[in-house]
Amino acid sequence: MVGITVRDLEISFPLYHGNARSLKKTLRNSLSGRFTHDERERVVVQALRDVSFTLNPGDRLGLVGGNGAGKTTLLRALAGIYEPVGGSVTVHGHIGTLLDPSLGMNMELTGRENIRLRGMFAGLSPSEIRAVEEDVEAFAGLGSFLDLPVQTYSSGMTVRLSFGLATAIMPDVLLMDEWFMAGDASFRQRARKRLETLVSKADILVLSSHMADIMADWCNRLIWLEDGRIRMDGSTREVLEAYLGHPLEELDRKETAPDPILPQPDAPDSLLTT
Ligand SMILES: Nc1ncnc2c1ncn2[C@@H]1O[C@H](COP(=O)(O)OP(=O)(O)OP(=O)(O)O)[C@@H](O)[C@H]1O
Repeated sequence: MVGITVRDLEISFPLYHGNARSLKKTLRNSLSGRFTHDERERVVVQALRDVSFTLNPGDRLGLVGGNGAGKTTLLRALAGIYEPVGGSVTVHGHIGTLLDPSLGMNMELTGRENIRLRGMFAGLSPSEIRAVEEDVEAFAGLGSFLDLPVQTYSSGMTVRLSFGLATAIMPDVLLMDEWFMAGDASFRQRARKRLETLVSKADILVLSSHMADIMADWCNRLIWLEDGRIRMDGSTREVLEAYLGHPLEELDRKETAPDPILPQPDAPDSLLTT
């Protein structure tokens, strides 16, 4: 059965710095206690520590927290990109990621070749691969660029291809970073429609976002990360209200709600930055 189990997860990064002695001194005074050193005397930052949770089919988990809280690191650990230093991550099911546009993309191959390759990796039949190819071609709208190497694409073109591809093959577990909802206005509209279908069909969603109304719309559970630890784990409303420090009434008034994609001028700072 599809599911995710994370137990006592710890992820650390060694910091390489020209003046390690003064860095250590500064970091020793750090209040967050996230900096320590390893057996080779290197300063390491604990991006995640003591993180445990379980996800079952139907769970739509949102990750909230200020800059550097550990959201992206957790998504990457779930995707298998980062190896735990301690604890474990167990994922059952086919994972789809919307984390980094060039992730899993061979820049020397053409867009079309990348689509076919991804289809083969996903174990699709030739006719299914053809269907994915047509779908992505229509969605990405890259014209003749689809037959040129990806390294010749602009960053926006890479996002279109990568987004189209990642959303064409239905995953059991969808891992998504919010910036995938960025882009120009017409792309955003089409992307959001496509995402909504994918989100509704995936068994499990894990989404990192600073946008409160996206969380309220799409998630049924939130984890609030602070300094690499879970500060709160609960229902979307409960956690969001604690995180924002005010009730969610304004999010209930959908018809007057501002465009969720764009940062709003009166939102708290922590919701505006990524
Ligand atoms: N490759 C890396 N090397 C060293 N430190 C890293 C690396 N990646 C992340 N970190 C550190 O790990 C911590 C968690 O970072 P992470 O990117 O997961 O935070 P985040 O919650 O996604 O932040 P943001 O909202 O700003 O994107 C931070 O202190 C960051 O500096």
